[in-house]
Amino acid sequence: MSLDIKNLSGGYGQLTVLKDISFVVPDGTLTALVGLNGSGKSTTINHVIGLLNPKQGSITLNGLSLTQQPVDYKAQIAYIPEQPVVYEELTLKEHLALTIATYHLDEKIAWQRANELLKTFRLDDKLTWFPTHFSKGMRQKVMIVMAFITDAKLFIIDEPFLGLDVIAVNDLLTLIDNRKKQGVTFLLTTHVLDTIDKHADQFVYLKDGQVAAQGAASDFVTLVPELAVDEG
Ligand SMILES: Nc1ncnc2c1ncn2[C@@H]1O[C@H](COP(=O)(O)OP(=O)(O)OP(=O)(O)O)[C@@H](O)[C@H]1O
Repeated sequence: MSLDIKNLSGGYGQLTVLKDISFVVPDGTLTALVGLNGSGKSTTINHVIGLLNPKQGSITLNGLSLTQQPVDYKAQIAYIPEQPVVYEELTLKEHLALTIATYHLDEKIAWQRANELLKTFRLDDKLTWFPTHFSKGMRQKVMIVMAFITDAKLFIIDEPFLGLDVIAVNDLLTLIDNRKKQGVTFLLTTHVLDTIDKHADQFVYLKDGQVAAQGAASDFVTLVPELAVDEG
């Protein structure tokens, strides 16, 4: 599904953070949203998931308008936030059951998928655990498992690699690459430039709430030399 952001201006209350941003995330591709701290990446994502209302402009997913068809639009999206959002009173198993119910997933298929994902992220013996017993990385993994048991057509992932160990980062990148091959679309924010090089199809570079550059991932270093510092 292709995500189309047109002339979006928005922010928080009276504060306008995003100024007239436009970009398209084409069907079955991965777009990396990059920019320095405070450039507006999370604010863009907050708009795309419908947490903030645009002051101007439109957001559509394969023609479905976020403002006019919010339920149908949101049903296509899985979102992995930068800060894991978990319910302290629910076990891991109950978190997964909640996702299965919310997305109206086929129980058998979803639990099969969940069991594979739980094994991958070494959470399969923790189904009865409550989030208070989880480390930050484990909470992040719970968010990943919840997202990847859905059949969402668009995945929005905010800073996916923060707090994950190297094995989990690799496992997540493999999951992303596999879903992308099945035609799933990804928008993710990242400070890890290696991800753009190896996994993105295109990039959008935000600067002070505006799109300063966008293009093919292979042109990133040429188009955004100021960010393309050697990561060593
Ligand atoms: N809840 C909020 N209320 C008011 N202003 C906010 C809020 N969240 C972010 N901002 C402001 O919006 C601007 C963009 O912030 P945003 O979080 O979108 O940046 P970012 O590119 O995601 O940064 P980072 O790389 O640090 O995560 C900043 O000036 C920030 O102070």
